[in-house]
Amino acid sequence: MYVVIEGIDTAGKSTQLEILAKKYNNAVFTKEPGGTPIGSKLRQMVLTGEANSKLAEMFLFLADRAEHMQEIVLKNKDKMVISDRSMISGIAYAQNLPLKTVIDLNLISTNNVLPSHVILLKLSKKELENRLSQKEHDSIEARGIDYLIDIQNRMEETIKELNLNYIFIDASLSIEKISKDIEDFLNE
Ligand SMILES: Nc1ncnc2c1ncn2[C@@H]1O[C@H](COP(=O)(O)OP(=O)(O)OP(=O)(O)O)[C@@H](O)[C@H]1O
Ligand SMILES: Cc1cn([C@H]2C[C@H](O)[C@@H](COP(=O)(O)O)O2)c(=O)[nH]c1=O
Repeated sequence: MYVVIEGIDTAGKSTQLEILAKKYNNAVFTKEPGGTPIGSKLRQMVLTGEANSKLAEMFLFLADRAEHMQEIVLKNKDKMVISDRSMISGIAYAQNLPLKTVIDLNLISTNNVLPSHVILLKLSKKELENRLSQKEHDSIEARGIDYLIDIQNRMEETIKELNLNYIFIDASLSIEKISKDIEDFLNE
């Protein structure tokens, strides 16, 4: 089982992953970007805004994804792998290229492997504003509310376009209710 938890910045992914880690103690917990040693270096480069070119930034994420797929997802294919973000973020955040082109590039980076379960936590604009106002912003969060809402729409479009097995959850529900909905989805 290859489970991914998706959502724009502050949607509540880490909060739910912490709960999942207590329930599924045999699962492998990982993340993109930064789930491998090379990935940690790539994460640092992208989030501090080292790349001036949007294309260069996207290729750094794709390099991270290729390494992550080979070293974490495929090496643990007999286990439950639960990842904070995935190719869905990769496709949605690479807004400057047509969806179809970015899907093809991402499929190359994952060797055509798709997640078996996708959980998308969806924020309203108001709740996103509220949550972002309470934290310091990295170079991507600094692009603003409208940018992130566009990305969230692109995440939905990507999940549907790829015909994935998914659940969309209102991220402003209580932490407990979200966690119950996730557990029910994983047990279906
Ligand atoms: N269901 C919820 N209701 C209210 N607040 C929440 C909920 N879930 C998470 N939060 C709060 O929202 C903030 C962001 O949560 P979290 O760090 O889990 O998001 P994230 O998706 O992992 O963010 P990022 O992608 O930026 O790392 C935290 O302050 C967290 O306590
Ligand atoms: C995988 C991936 C991520 N991003 C963006 C999304 C976030 O702004 C950061 C990652 O930070 P987090 O603390 O892990 O949420 O990177 C992206 O632009 N493209 C991608 O492929």
